[in-house]
Amino acid sequence: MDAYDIFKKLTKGLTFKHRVLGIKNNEQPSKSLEVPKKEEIKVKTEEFIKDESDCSNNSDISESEGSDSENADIQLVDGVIIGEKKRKKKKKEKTEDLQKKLDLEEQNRFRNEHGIKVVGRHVPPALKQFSDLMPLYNVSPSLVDIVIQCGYTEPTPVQRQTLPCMLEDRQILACAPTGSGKTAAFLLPILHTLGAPQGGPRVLILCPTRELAHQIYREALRLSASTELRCSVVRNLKESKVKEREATIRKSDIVISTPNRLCYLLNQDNVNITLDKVRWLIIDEADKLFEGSAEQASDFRQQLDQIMSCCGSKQRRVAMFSATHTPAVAKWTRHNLRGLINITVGQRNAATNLVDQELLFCGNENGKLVAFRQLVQKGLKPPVLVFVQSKDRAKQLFKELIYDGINVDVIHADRTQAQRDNVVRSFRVGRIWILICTELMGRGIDFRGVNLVINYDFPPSAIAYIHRVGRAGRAGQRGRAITFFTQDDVVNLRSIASVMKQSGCVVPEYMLKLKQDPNKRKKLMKKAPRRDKISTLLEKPSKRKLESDKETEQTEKSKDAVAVKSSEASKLRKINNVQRNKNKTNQKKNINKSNNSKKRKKKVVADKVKKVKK
Ligand SMILES: Nc1ncnc2c1ncn2[C@@H]1O[C@H](COP(=O)(O)OP(=O)(O)OP(=O)(O)O)[C@@H](O)[C@H]1O
Repeated sequence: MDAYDIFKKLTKGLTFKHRVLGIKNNEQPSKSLEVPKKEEIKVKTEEFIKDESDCSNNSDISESEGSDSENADIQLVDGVIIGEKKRKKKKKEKTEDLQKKLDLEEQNRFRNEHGIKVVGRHVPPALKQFSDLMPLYNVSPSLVDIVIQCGYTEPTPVQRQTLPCMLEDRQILACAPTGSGKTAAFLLPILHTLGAPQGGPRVLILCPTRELAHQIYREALRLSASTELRCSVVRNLKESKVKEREATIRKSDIVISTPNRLCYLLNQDNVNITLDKVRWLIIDEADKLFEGSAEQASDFRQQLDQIMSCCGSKQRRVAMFSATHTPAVAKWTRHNLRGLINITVGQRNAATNLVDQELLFCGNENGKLVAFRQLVQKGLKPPVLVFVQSKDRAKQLFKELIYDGINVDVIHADRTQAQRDNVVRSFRVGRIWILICTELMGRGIDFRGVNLVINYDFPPSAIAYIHRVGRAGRAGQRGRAITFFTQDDVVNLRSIASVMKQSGCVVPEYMLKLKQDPNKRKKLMKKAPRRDKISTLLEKPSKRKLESDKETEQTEKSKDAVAVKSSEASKLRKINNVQRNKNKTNQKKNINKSNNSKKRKKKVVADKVKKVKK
């Protein structure tokens, strides 16, 4: 059988259309197959094979041009066209690709509109509405309702991107301005993921302070109101309470803690807490936990290592959040989190643009107090937060202002837990108008409607500044921040002026050109500068001081008495000595006198004896 016979057999019953065998479009296709001559068929078969291979190699080009692909069509007698299926599939793929590209462009445009930047593979599209969570991620309507009831009408930028990522089980490092709703951004996806309560922690949330842990707890309670999920904070760990805490944690679905407290609890011999069900480990204010000297940071890393090793589940995911970004966190996430997505909202390490920021030169410490009193006289709109660099200075400023009749209170690490809770509560409800605080309150704390932040003491770094001023201007509301500075603060002035400029505030040009001494700045980061005591009052002595003064007075008196006595004694001693010396000289004189008289007597006797002899 030669090629002609094979061709005949293969094409039996087929009708060739268009130009497959050299028939042009405008030519009438033959109704019945006219068998061409042997040589003609050989050449035309080769052409057909060539056409087909061309078609498969350049599918995109042939499809877009149209006519070439049509060359590959072979219509069976009953109307089925061989190759059309493939072409349709390719066309579908092509339109899908095009749609994907358009979608991607649209997503990027949407992200740009909201200042969202993402880095990572296959990043899910940003969320447009909270209600989209139901069809896209099967989030329960009751959870979405709660969100709306909280007054969250539309997602904030960080929520738009974080929610889809976490709902698709992706590990993230999210950096978004202060007060932009990061708490809800991680709570909502975990509440959805947890579903029904099971007991045994499945979500761990770590944050740097106890106050912040309580705040997250309150927000978690609010958002989980429609669920049966249990949430707890690792509280004060008195020895007597350890077992109680253990039991609470075992029953909880969500556990919130500072890393210290959690590790302390995990290291107790008589405590048995298993974290192997943990699905999500959330680290809030991540850069704060990684901050500080090498030892401090490594302390946290060791704790983190311990906690992560206890969370043995293969499905465990990590999500980190902060308003500021540091290389230490970025490095750690790069090395430890697979498939990471970096989400940044707005400019990195910039203060929120909702706060109008000012710098005020006060000359010296006294100048600061004068400036503060002038601000009060002009009229402050409470609530106001005042930051100082240490608890001692917080106490000093409180003492000053309390006599001015201002509705003021103070919070620092020396106050008891109950006092701290009480102060926070009073400030939240408006019983306290001005709250003096230390760096303790600098991060994460959300006091709604803080109108003014006063940096009474200059912040130790630009990062601390960003977080402090971020206590105002939250959840879309505007605020104001005033930063006092003296000659001693010039070291850090440029970096803070730059942050202010970046967020659109006016700063004098010379400040941006100041020379910076990196050694001095490092020193300041480690230790706050020495400042004169905050005081213009003649100190009103306290009862305790009065008592101690009395005591010292008495001891002084007795000392005086002793001193008097001793001086009298010394006088007496002196008199005695003088007397004794006098006596001695008298005695000597007397002795001399008697000796002389004896001598004289002897001479008289000798003279008499001489006379008698004569
Ligand atoms: N979608 C939303 N719409 C309106 N308000 C919101 C929304 N999400 C959160 N909030 C509110 O915004 C405020 C700030 O939220 P949150 O404390 O989570 O900010 P944050 O980004 O964690 O700030 P920080 O960096 O200072 O810790 C809260 O009072 C919260 O109730």
